[in-house]
Amino acid sequence: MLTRALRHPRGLPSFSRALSSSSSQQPIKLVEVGPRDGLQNEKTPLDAQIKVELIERLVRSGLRDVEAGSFVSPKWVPQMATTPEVLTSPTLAQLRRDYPDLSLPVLVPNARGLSSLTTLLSQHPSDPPLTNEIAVFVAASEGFSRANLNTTVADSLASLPPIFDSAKKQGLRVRAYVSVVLGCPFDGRIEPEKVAGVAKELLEMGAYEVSLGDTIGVGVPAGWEKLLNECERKGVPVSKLAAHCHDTYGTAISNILHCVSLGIPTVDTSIASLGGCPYSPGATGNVSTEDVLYALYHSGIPSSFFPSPPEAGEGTLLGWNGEGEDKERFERLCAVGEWGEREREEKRKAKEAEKQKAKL
Ligand SMILES: CC(C)(COP(=O)([O-])OP(=O)([O-])OC[C@H]1O[C@@H](n2cnc3c(N)ncnc32)[C@H](O)[C@@H]1OP(=O)([O-])[O-])[C@@H](O)C(=O)NCCC(=O)NCCSC(=O)C[C@@](C)(O)CC(=O)[O-]
Repeated sequence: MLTRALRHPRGLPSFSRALSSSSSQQPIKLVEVGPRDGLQNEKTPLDAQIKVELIERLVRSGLRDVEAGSFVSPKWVPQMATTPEVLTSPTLAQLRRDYPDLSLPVLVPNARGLSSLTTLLSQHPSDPPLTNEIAVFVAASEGFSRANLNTTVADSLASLPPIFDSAKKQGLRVRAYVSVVLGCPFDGRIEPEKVAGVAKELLEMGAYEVSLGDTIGVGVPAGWEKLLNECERKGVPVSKLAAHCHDTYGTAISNILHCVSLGIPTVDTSIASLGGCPYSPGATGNVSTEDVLYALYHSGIPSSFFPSPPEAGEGTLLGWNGEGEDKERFERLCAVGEWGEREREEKRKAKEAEKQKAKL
């Protein structure tokens, strides 16, 4: 696989480059999707206050790109119905003031979603604004498009230009997702040409980045490489792509390291591996933020969380080699995941107790 990467005729960056020169490499940007992609899948929707606390803990632990929610139909995804409450909370206002480089993107599936966000922004004018970024999402397969957005891929793409225009006028950056890029629970194998074509359209509409979602976690490094090669061939630069990996078969970390070696500058992760997809039967959690950071750090690859990792193989995150500041930061982040797990468990138990009481 490595030799194929090195030999690639279009000249994708080599595996050895990413792993050998941490000082010359741009830090990999991490996009934390736990509070959105993670919590949209909770059986018991969490209160806005817990989501706000999760976001606060993530940001204060050092993450700067944290998806805060979705303006989707509450009939389809009730777990995201509190997004306006989350965005307008005083805690998030304080975070935006404390961290001017903070980005809190929200998902917008259609014009109705953007219009709800626009209304919220006008009702709560602030500097910095409630959010500076939206994310739109399209599928690479008809089956998933129907299940997730109740429309075809073509119609879903055709609905987006006015959303891009309106977002631009409001000063909102637009990120785009393409789902099921390596396999669909309904349609099976997905041709890389199809994914590359959808990604190209999204970039041409004005997306600053396209996140490729292995929604059901079936990808392996060779599949990702084929997909990225096809993107380059179609004029979609790898430098404009992000990797969004689920970990159904335990291949997410190797996929991410390989994508990074091939020049992908952004990786989506989810604290404590929260997540899945409500319209993707069989999908397990997203790749965990903690695991990705561990792997990047110990491979000597700089990230937005650890801009100056040690040489590959020389890490100290687990403390066998000293008590560095990096270790403390990593432990603080892991503690956020543990806290989140406890909160969710307590919430589940409380709901269960309520149900039992109602039965008596
Ligand atoms: C797009 C729709 C709404 C179409 O759903 P629809 O049923 O075709 O839409 P509709 O226009 O017929 O409206 C249905 C109802 O929803 C309302 N509605 C309609 N739009 C909105 C809105 N924006 N906000 C609030 N309400 C809305 C609308 O007003 C109506 O309410 P009613 O009149 O029946 O009372 C629906 O399919 C939907 O919400 N889908 C979102 C599903 C979703 O959020 N999936 C998870 C996110 S994607 C993901 O996780 C993958 C990703 C990004 O992480 C990457 C990866 O791993 O692949």
